[in-house]
Amino acid sequence: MTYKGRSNFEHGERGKIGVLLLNLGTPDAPTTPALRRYLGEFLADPRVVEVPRFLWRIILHGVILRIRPARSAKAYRTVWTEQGSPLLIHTQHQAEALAAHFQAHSKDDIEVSFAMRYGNPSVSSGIEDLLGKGVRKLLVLPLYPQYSGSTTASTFDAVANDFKQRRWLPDLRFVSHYHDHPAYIKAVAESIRQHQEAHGKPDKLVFSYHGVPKKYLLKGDPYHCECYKTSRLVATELGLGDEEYITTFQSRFGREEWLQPYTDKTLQGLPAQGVKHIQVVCPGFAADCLETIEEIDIENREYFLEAGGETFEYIPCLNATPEHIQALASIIEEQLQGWSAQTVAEADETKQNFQRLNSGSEGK
Ligand SMILES: C=CC1=C(C)c2cc3[nH]c(cc4nc(cc5[nH]c(cc1n2)c(C)c5CCC(=O)O)C(CCC(=O)O)=C4C)c(C)c3C=C
Ligand SMILES: [Fe+2]
Ligand SMILES: [Fe+2]
Repeated sequence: MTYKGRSNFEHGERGKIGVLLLNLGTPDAPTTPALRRYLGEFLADPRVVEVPRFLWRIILHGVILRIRPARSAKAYRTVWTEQGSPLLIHTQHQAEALAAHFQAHSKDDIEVSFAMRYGNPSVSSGIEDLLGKGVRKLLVLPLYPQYSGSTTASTFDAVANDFKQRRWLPDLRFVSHYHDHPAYIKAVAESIRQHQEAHGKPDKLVFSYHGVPKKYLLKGDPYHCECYKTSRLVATELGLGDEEYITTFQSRFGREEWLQPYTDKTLQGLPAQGVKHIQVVCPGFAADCLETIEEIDIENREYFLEAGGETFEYIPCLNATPEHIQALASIIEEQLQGWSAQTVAEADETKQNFQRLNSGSEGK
């Protein structure tokens, strides 16, 4: 076994701090072959689909990867932009904005990079990028405010798998969630407030989160609880009463029961209860993507209006807005406490030790 080292390592360089933003991933193109590759990697992850491997491989390759890629590619084409997938572009902008934020606050020892759990840029390329810039202390921030084994833990697996192949591991900190962090709650509340200043207040505010199978909750996954807590804290920040908002779960996959209430069924039922004007916000998504732009703003809009709803408004994700960048920077700075980049003296000592080896003075 040969472990990966840094070919461009210079003895004497100052070890830096790195922040790696990670999101779920997205296909390379909105085409059937690209979707087959992406879904093949994503849905083979045992953190995502907890079905006995042998059985799941047969279903995945025999059925799902023959049907779903074409259907998903069609959906992706409705959201694709000239620059590419919205999720990828927003994540890239978030990383750039955070890097600029740290520069502007004289924290130029902090390097920021981003990567995707599935697809490109890969987790390994993100780690490689940071280590190549001299990062010796690494903070990994999965962009999932609410912890779930299917997302957050899977991200950790990918980092750990990369580390298994490396010779020199950096110090590591991993953010497992920030669903109740005051900075994040304020940023979500502020985005809703700004929307309502322009469009008025709805009959009901709908907090829609990506679902997971109900059995994950029953086996101990805290995701469900963390979603409800986020909704409650944002509602409190906005001064909403219990009747003024609701929490729902979207994006079901497969036939088993997922977390309820389902977003689509709820939206179809609201007009009959006299709720004609809704605003939908998706605080579980750090960036707009297929699941928000297509599933919520297109599909679920239709469900609501067809069921007799009159006004449907989608409140965009926080994306790379200054409020979000400020919130992420606060979360990151809190996590980085006690860490500093190497001093020049520390770096010099490494250099001298290396020179000692090369000059052959050792042992004389
Ligand atoms: C925000 C948190 C997410 C959780 C929790 C999550 C769980 C989860 N997802 C699937 C299956 C699919 N998800 C898909 C897309 C997708 N999912 C998330 C986030 C969470 N998923 C995002 C941000 C996206 C969008 C990516 C993009 O490119 O825009 C898809 C692919 C699209 C499709 O074919 O419908 C699938 C499939 C499962 C099974 C699951 C929990 C077990
Ligand atoms: Fe998903
Ligand atoms: Fe979806």
